[in-house]
Amino acid sequence: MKAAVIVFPGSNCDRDVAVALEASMRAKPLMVWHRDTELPKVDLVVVPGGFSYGDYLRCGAMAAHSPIMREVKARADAGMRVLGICNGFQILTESGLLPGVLMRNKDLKFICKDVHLRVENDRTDFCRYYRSGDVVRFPIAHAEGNWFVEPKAYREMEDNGQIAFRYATLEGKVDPESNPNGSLGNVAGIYNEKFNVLGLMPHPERLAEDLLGGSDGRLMFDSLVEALS
Ligand SMILES: NC(=O)CC[C@H](N)C(=O)O
Repeated sequence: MKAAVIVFPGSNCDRDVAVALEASMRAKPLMVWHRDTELPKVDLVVVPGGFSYGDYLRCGAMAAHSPIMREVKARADAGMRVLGICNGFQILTESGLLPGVLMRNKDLKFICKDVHLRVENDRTDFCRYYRSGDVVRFPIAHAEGNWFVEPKAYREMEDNGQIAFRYATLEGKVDPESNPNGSLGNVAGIYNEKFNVLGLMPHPERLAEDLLGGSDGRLMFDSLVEALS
């Protein structure tokens, strides 16, 4: 598998995700600057977390107009896999690659903590090493993770299996107390209709090896390597 990580001014998880990818791929991903207009031939693009353009206007709104995003969109439309983590998820919704919007957290505070997520669909290239219903622990660190989409679109997404992860208890119960940011249906991550684009607020790369305190995130990168090699 060949992978690229897009770097925007203000990205701060680009290196972390590159380390996690390298551990699974046994090769370094390419680091691609946001001003580049050509994307090398890769199987996966990661749009990493951080504070692109200082979160001015809205998180991800300015990065969505970076030159490289035109290429990312064109290649995603042709089936390339795209993974957007946190600010990356925000950039993908702002780019129209994923449905819905990410608004300010319900309590208007930046939240940084570990959360439990229930895996909702394991039949994808991103999650084949998880099982639907598994509960995993990933960290979150965001101010705008409150995902929303119109009710009709939400019902269609649920029917299609486009919900990837929901905030849940350790036992896998999806209840309001487990929801850190007010997102519709406790949604923490979603797929596009073709399942080649995943965006999620939690950070798999931050718990991707035991030295970091947990390795639940590693299976996402291993899944991708298995699917795309
Ligand atoms: N860790 C991140 O990527 C943070 C995303 C964005 N800056 C927010 O606060 O919501």
